[in-house]
Amino acid sequence: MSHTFQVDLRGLVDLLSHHLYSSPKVYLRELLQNGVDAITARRALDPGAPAAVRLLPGDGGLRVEDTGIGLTEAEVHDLLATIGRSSKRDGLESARADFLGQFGIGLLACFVVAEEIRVVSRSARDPQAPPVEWRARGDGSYTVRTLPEEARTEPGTTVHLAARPGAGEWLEAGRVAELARHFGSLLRYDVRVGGERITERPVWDRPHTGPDARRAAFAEHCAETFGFAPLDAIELDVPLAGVRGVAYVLPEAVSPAQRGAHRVHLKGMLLTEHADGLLPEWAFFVRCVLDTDGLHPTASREGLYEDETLAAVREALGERIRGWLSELAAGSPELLGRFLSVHHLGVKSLARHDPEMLRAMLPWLPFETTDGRVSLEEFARRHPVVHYTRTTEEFHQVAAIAAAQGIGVVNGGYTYDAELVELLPGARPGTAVAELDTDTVTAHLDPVDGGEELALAPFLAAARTALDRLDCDVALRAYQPAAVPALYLDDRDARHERSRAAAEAASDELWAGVLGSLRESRPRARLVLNHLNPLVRRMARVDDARLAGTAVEALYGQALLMSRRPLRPADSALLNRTFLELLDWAVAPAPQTPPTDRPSGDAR
Ligand SMILES: Nc1ncnc2c1ncn2[C@@H]1O[C@H](COP(=O)(O)OP(=O)(O)OP(=O)(O)O)[C@@H](O)[C@H]1O
Repeated sequence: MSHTFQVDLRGLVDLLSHHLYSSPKVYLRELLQNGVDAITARRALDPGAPAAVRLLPGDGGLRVEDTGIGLTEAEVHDLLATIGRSSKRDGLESARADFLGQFGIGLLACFVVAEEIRVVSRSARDPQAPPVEWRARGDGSYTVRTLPEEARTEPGTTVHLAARPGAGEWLEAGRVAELARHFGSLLRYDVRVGGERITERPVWDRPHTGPDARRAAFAEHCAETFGFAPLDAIELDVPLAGVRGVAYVLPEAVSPAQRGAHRVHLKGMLLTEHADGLLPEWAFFVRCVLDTDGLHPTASREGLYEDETLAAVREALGERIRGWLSELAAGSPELLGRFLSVHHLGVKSLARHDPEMLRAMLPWLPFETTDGRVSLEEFARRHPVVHYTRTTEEFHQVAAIAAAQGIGVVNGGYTYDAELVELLPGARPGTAVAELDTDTVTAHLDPVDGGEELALAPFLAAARTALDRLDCDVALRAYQPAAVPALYLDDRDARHERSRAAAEAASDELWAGVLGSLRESRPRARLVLNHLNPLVRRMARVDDARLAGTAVEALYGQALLMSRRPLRPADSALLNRTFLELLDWAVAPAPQTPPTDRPSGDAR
């Protein structure tokens, strides 16, 4: 024997209100939607039929009247009283696409706020059919009866809601007007709360006296909708999915991980304020408001259904925003400059995957370089080879020295920057790009005269002994700026080892010898003492081998600090020890005083 499922309406309403809908306020959206769909259905039969929805709050309840298609008694039983039944799924796909509803559960949302729903309706399809009344209660019971002719003379439907205990606030006049405006301001029919019209033309459809007035109208709309003054407004129009709208460019940077909170209307009805997946991920610098005929809602009607249409719209909107950027690059450098100063990270992430974009944006993208913050194009014009470092530490380690030797360096340590610089030759033919290694820097430093270096041999030997256990070699060169006493170059990995060999081949005999000596051993860090630095020169004349050793260790520590590398525990200990030792030397009594008078507790 077969049975029919029984539905516990109270349980179903609880399920909807707690798990499908985000708030009781959606009841109003469902009512508006039913009114609008009913008018659409009637107008398909009679294009000249009136099109109005009236919301009339009062007496602890709400009345919603529409001039739509109405229902006969049989339809009331079939459609209103059968959960999951919808008239909007019948017929052709194209006709279905005209409606907002489709699931046949919308009316249930009213039970979240109402104890009783009373519907009085008269069919436009069957003018002979009398008005009909349907009364339904939250416990699942309902009654249907026909009414006398004069109970409703015109086609259409009126829905009466009587508030549930505790839910009265949702039906109050102020709240109803606020919700109607929130959900329905862009609906295409005349919707009023009391006598007040709440529907308006979308800002992008309004006529304006000129471009300036249009811009001002968009700025005002953005301030009202999102609460910020946009850098610019990008008009959106994708006929394929009936999308019209506007993307507002944020005046402040946002994290690329932060997804956009876009407002999407479906045939005028607000679907969501947090649409996800509407734009490509890189377009995180805009917030959109748009209305669409062609995108599909999820059953909760609070999000977009991820399908091919959404994918196509996403691509088309991305294309439009990309076009806006190209237009700026071509014609509005001042605005582009302002835009990039805020959103360069976003544009850089976009340009990485998009050579066309890279070419368009290249003259404008700012990078940190040894010439200051300049665009890559400007930098490439000034320097025959665009050198870059892969990390910010490397940049800080060599920037000042490299700049003084005339080597231009881009800091590739920031997000995407190294990758972008590597793409430069593709976007700007003829540009030479090379990763900066420590040997390129050393190869640019002048060697010290052979005789002078020989004279300093004892000092250099003491220095090498002092730093040997730190896996660091010592070299002497003459370089600018003279104020820098020593340069710490980390030569640890194989990449450096390869370029070392090249530098060795190109350098003079003495330096080639130093470099060559490194070849056999594992690559080591190197402290390059600056022979132009007065302190280094004075140190080289110190007779006391121990003091000379401590001084070199201190220089090593200082150069390490300048390179902004993280200090190993051994390095911190060395800094601490050398500081105290030098302090001790500095405050030591004059040489004629006997050593026993020295302060006690010294670290030596
Ligand atoms: N104001 C109205 N005028 C005429 N018919 C209506 C009205 N309200 C509801 N109906 C009929 O009742 C059916 C069920 O309505 P309900 O709101 O539950 O679902 P729906 O609008 O079809 O779909 P959804 O669950 O997606 O909103 C509708 O398909 C429609 O035929």
